[in-house]
Formats: sequence, C-alpha cells, structure tokens
Amino acid sequence: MSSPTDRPAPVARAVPRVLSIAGTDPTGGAGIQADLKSIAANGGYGMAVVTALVAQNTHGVRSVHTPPPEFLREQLDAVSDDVVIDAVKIGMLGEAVTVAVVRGWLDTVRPPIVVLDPVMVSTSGHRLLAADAEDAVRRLVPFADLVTPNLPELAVLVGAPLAPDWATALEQARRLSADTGAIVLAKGGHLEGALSPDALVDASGRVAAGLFESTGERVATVNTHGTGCSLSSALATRQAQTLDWVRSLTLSKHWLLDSLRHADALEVGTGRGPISHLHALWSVAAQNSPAPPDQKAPRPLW
Ligand SMILES: Nc1ncnc2c1ncn2[C@@H]1O[C@H](COP(=O)(O)OP(=O)(O)OP(=O)(O)O)[C@@H](O)[C@H]1O
Ligand SMILES: Cc1ncc(COP(=O)(O)O)c(N)n1
Repeated sequence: MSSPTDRPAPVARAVPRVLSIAGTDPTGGAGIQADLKSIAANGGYGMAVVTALVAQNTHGVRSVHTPPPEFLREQLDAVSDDVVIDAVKIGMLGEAVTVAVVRGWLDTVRPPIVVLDPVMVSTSGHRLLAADAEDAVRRLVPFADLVTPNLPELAVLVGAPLAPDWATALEQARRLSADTGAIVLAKGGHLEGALSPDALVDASGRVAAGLFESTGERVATVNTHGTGCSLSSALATRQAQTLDWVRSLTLSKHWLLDSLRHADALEVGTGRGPISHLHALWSVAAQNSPAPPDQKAPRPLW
C-alpha cells in the first residue's frame, strides 16, 4: 500500500474537475446535490459518486439506503478510469464498509487534492455515520489534505469532550493535525454569538505558520442546511484553482456568506432550508432575460 502522501503534485486549473463522494438529499440542500451546485458556483466541473441514498427533507432524515460496496467501487472506477480528477471532496460515508471502499480507491487513484468532511450527525439529529464506523473515519483522515469537522465531529475525531469554547476547539484541531498530518478546518457554526469563526490549523506550519482564522458575521437565518457540505466542496474546487488553502478559504467563505444572505429568498421547504448556491448566476440570468412577449400583438397564422 502506498503512503497517503505519496501522490502527484496538484496542478492549478481554471475549471477543475471535482468529484464529490457523498450521500444524497432529494430536496437539494445538502449532500451531493448541494456539492454539485457549490462546485459549479465556485467555477468547477462537478462529478458525483453516491455512497448512500437518503430520504430526507428540510425537517430531517426519514431513512437511508446503502448501495452494495461493489457498486460503490464500480461508480468510483467508472469516473477515474475515464476522467482526470483534480480534486475530491468526501462527505457522508455512513458505514465502515463504505469507508473501506473509498480508502481502497483513494490508495489506487491517489487524487492530488482530497478534502474530507467527516459527516457524522445531521443538524436534525439523525446519525449519518454508524457509531462503529467512527474509527474507520479517524483512520481515513491521514488520506486527506484537509479535514473540515464541526465542533462535535472534531471532539469525536480527537476522542475528547465537546469543546466548550473556540480556544479549546483550536487546541483540539491542532492535536488532530499533529496526529494525522492533515490540515484541519475547525468550524464554529455551532457556537453562539454574532460571529461564526473558522480556522485553518496546520501543526506542521505549512499553512499560514500554523493558524489562519477567518471570522465572518453570523447571518440571521434558519436556512443553514448543508453549509458544511457546500463549504467543503467550495474548498476542494478553489484549492484546485489556486493551490493555496488560505486563498481558498477566503474565496469559499465569501461565497458561503453571500449564499447564506440570499437563503431566505429561496423559500424551499418549511424547515431548515438550503442556502442559495447559485444566487450570483441567477442575478446575471435575470439581467439577460428577454422582455416578455407582447401578448396583444397579432400573431401571424403562417
Ligand atoms: N448562520 C451562519 N452565518 C454565517 N456562517 C455560518 C452560519 N452557520 C454556519 N456558518 C458557517 O458555515 C460553515 C459550516 O459550519 P458548521 O459548523 O455549521 O458545519 P457543519 O455542522 O458541518 O454544517 P452542516 O450544517 O452542513 O452539517 C462554517 O464556515 C460556518 O462558519
Ligand atoms: C447526504 C447528507 N450529507 C450531509 C448532511 C449534513 O447536513 P446538515 O447538517 O445540514 O443536515 C445531510 N443532511 N445529508
């Protein structure tokens, strides 16, 4: 088995080919559906391999169907046998066997950029990773360049209690980075307060001498479904364009905040709705729309 770091160096690409390996959300707010919109909004070509079919909406998860592991590998190979992959984003994995298949594929294909969003529990409180698969995800972290845990996920990954404040979260992130070699994006979406802090933490000091904090305003909205999925996909895309994690986080957060500010206008569902991934594209489309046809003008018969 080759080492996780034994991979080709990434090459910057204007429109990178980005693969999301994740679960589904039929309402389009989280999982693969959100990832594809996020990749497109950030300038990438999105591709998707499904780890789990999730019956969910803006209120919560109803049930999960996991395709056979052999079929997951078939999907992964179908993409990588044909397409040069510039970056991979990994989201919901669900079961230990799924983690094992993805890990085996990563070891064979060795994509140049890997972002791991260690999805464990949905915001609505439904488990999206079996408890007996947490260890497998922990062991997957060294295969990622960047891992993007929220605070509960960070605590599980380092085997510690939930961080009560941002300073403790940064310390846990530093430990995770030191233990795994991955850069850690600690996310403060679950904290209270006027700001929503995030930080790139790199125990080896390659990124911004070890710590880069990006503290944005907390947008007053309940429509935050899929923010973690969307941010990790944006980061994979931006990193494949810029090869610079600090710049990637700055660009991704700028876009995410704007998408949160436009979220309420979407009116999708009656629970915790999605962010507005494509708001910038839609405002351009609206400006370019032709004037409505004049209904009163006589229409030629032939
Ligand atoms: N209301 C908000 N206003 C601004 N930024 C937010 C808000 N909620 C979350 N964020 C940002 O969204 C990103 C995801 O953060 P969060 O900690 O919620 O991750 P998550 O729990 O993995 O996301 P998800 O809700 O998709 O599971 C972070 O950059 C966080 O700062
Ligand atoms: C397929 C999939 N992946 C991730 C999430 C987490 O998103 P959230 O915490 O906003 O529910 C989700 N609900 N579904």
